[in-house]
Amino acid sequence: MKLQPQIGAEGSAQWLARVATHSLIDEVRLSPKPGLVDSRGNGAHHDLTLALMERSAHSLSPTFHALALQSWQRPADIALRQLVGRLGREGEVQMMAATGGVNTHRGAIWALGLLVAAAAMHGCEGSSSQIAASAAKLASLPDSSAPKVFSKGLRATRRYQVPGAREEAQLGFPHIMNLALPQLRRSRQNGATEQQARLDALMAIMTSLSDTCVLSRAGLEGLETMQNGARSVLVAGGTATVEGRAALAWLDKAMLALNASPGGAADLLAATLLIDRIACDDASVTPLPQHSHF
Ligand SMILES: CC(C)(COP(=O)(O)OP(=O)(O)OC[C@H]1O[C@@H](n2cnc3c(N)ncnc32)[C@H](O)[C@@H]1O)[C@@H](O)C(=O)NCCC(=O)NCCS
Ligand SMILES: Nc1ncnc2c1ncn2[C@@H]1O[C@H](COP(=O)(O)OP(=O)(O)OP(=O)(O)O)[C@@H](O)[C@H]1O
Repeated sequence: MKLQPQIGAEGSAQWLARVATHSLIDEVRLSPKPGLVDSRGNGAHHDLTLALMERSAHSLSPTFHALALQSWQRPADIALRQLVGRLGREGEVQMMAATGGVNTHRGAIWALGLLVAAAAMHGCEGSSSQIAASAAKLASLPDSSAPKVFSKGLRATRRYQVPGAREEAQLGFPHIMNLALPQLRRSRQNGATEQQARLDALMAIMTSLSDTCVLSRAGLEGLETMQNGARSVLVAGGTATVEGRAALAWLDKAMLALNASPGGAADLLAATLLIDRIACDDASVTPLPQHSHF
C-alpha cells in the first residue's frame, strides 16, 4: 500500500512533485547504466553530468507541482490538455534555464508530467492502469498551441518508421506497464536488491523500445545492440546474477563504443519508479523517499 496520507489537492500536489523529482534523481544515480549519465560518470554524453542532471531534476519540482494542482480531480478534456501542454513547455524553459541550455530532461518532462497530471486527475487514488490510461487519453488529445518544431526525435521516428515518445504515451506507456513495472516487482520478489531490480526494469524497457536518442546517435546498429544486449542480461538471470552483471558490463562497453545512450529508456525507468510509488496497486511496495537531504 502506498503511504500517502489524505491531504487534499495542495498537499497531494506537493507530495507528487516531491516523488516525481525523487524518481528522476533515483534514475540518474542508478549505476551502472549503459551509455547513460550515472553515479560513475557521464556515459556517452559530453554535455551532461550527474550534478547537472540533479540540478535539472530539482528545477522541475514547481512544474510537477503545478501540473498536479491544475489537474486535480479533473476529466481528460481539451482544456486540460492545453493547460498541461503549456505547463510542460514552461517546465522545459525552467530546465533550460537551470542547465544553461542543455537538454537534460525533455523526454522526462513529457512522460512524468503526463503521469503526475493523471495521478492528480484520479485524486491520488488511481491504480497504475488507471493512471496510465488517463495519461494516454491526455496525450492523445490535440494541443492546438503546440509549436510545430521538427525535433530530433520526430526525425528519427519518420526516418526509421518507428514509434517515439508521443506514441509511447498515447498507447498508455506499454514499456512501463507490460515490461518495466512487472520486471521491477518480479525482481524484488525474487530477492534482488532494489538497485538490481531497477537495473532489471531498465533492461526490460531496453529489450524493445525504439529509443529515438539511440537511433539519432547510432542508427539501427545502436538500437539492435541495445535491444539484444538488454535481452542477454535478462536471459542470464538479471543483474542479481554474476552472468547478468557480466552481460551488462559488455553492453555498457558496446554502447559507449557506438556513442549510444538510451535516454528514452532512462526517462521511462524514472516514470516506472514514479508509478510504482504513487499508484494504488495491491502488489506495489512503495518505499517513500529515503534520502534525508530532500
Ligand atoms: C513529446 C516530446 C517529448 C517531444 O518529442 P519528440 O520526439 O518530438 O522530440 P525530442 O527529440 O525533443 O524528445 C524526445 C525525448 O523522448 C525520449 N524518448 C525517446 N524515444 C522514446 C520512446 N520510444 N518512448 C518514450 N520516450 C522516448 C527521449 O528522452 C528523447 O530525448 C515533448 O518534448 C513535447 O512535445 N512536449 C510538449 C509539451 C507537452 O505537451 N507536455 C505535456 C506533458 S507535461
Ligand atoms: N541518466 C540519463 N543520462 C542521459 N540522458 C538521460 C538520462 N535520463 C534521462 N535522459 C534523457 O535523454 C535525453 C538526452 O539525450 P540526448 O543527449 O541524446 O539528447 P539531445 O540533447 O537531444 O541530443 P545530443 O546530446 O545528441 O545533441 C534527455 O531528453 C533526457 O530526457
